[in-house]
Amino acid sequence: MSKLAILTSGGDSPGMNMAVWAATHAAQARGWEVLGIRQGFSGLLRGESLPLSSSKALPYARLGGTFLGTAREPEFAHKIPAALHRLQQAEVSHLLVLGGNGSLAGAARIAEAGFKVVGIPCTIDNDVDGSDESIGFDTALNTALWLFDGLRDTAEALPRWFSLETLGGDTGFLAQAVARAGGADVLLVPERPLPLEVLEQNMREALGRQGFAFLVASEGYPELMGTLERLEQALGLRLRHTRIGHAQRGGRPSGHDRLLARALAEHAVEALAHHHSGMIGLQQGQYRRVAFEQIGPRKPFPKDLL
Ligand SMILES: Nc1ncnc2c1ncn2[C@@H]1O[C@H](COP(=O)(O)OP(=O)(O)O)[C@@H](O)[C@H]1O
Ligand SMILES: O=P(O)(O)OC[C@H]1O[C@](O)(COP(=O)(O)O)[C@@H](O)[C@@H]1O
Repeated sequence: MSKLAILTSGGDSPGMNMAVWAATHAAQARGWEVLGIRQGFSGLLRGESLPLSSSKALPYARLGGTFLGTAREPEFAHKIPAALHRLQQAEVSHLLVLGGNGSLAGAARIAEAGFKVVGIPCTIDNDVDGSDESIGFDTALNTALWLFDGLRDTAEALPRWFSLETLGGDTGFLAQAVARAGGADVLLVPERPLPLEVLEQNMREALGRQGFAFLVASEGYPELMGTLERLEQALGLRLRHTRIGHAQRGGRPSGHDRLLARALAEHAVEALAHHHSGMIGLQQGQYRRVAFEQIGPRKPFPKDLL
């Protein structure tokens, strides 16, 4: 009998629970047994698991975070034989890994050893090469937009300049989406640092045009706080800075993320049923299986900033 093990790894993202439920549901429909592994690769190495059923997983599907727990296990690349041993011990035939670039690299190492593994992109950063979207990105975008709109209400009433800092690690995909969807005037992303004079000029233009100015920055922008301080001095205007922090990684998954999670999970189970390994990604509206070897460390940042 087939036995599917599911684990969530790296930074959690809203929609992971939905994907766990959808995969469990799809696997059970095939008559498979399902095992949830606690705390990502760390739990796999310790052999910590629980039997899963569709009815057990469903109550979590609407919640953020991951009820299986997640972990960062820095030395995992050197522990693949131990992971394989645990999978064999638990009589697992297929593995589903939910996570970002790092977790998918871990999944690839297990697949290289001959085990059937499928990964699906789960990260609010949306930086996974081979997929236009990752689970959690839309929810994190909406969380930031809720704050952005609130700041804009007060900026229009009492003009000044504001900055909003998003998560995103050393990538700017999330900040860019927030800036574009919110209508920000300036965007700071780690991939494309801007000279201070350019920032100042853009801010002055916005202030002249509408009386207030909005800057969105990704947390990984080099020397972000120093840059904002220098900009404040150059403009001679007080800055109000808002940092969303890890709240942006939680919260109920949006409808979009739930649908994405469900579709990716169902395609993942389908791929495993056909004894394939690789990542299921969304490419131009199509769900595709991408070989692990074809996935780069991170997808390229778009040419245009705003
Ligand atoms: N090159 C790699 N080879 C094997 N495992 C890896 C590799 N990179 C990361 N991992 C595993 O995946 C885990 C999660 O990766 P991380 O980059 O922290 O998060 P994410 O999956 O969200 O990008 C790491 O803690 C590690 O256990
Ligand atoms: O939880 P930590 O270790 O503080 O990590 C924070 C990072 O995790 C993220 O939320 C998601 O990153 P990953 O998907 O690569 O794990 C980043 O946006 C953020 O910089």
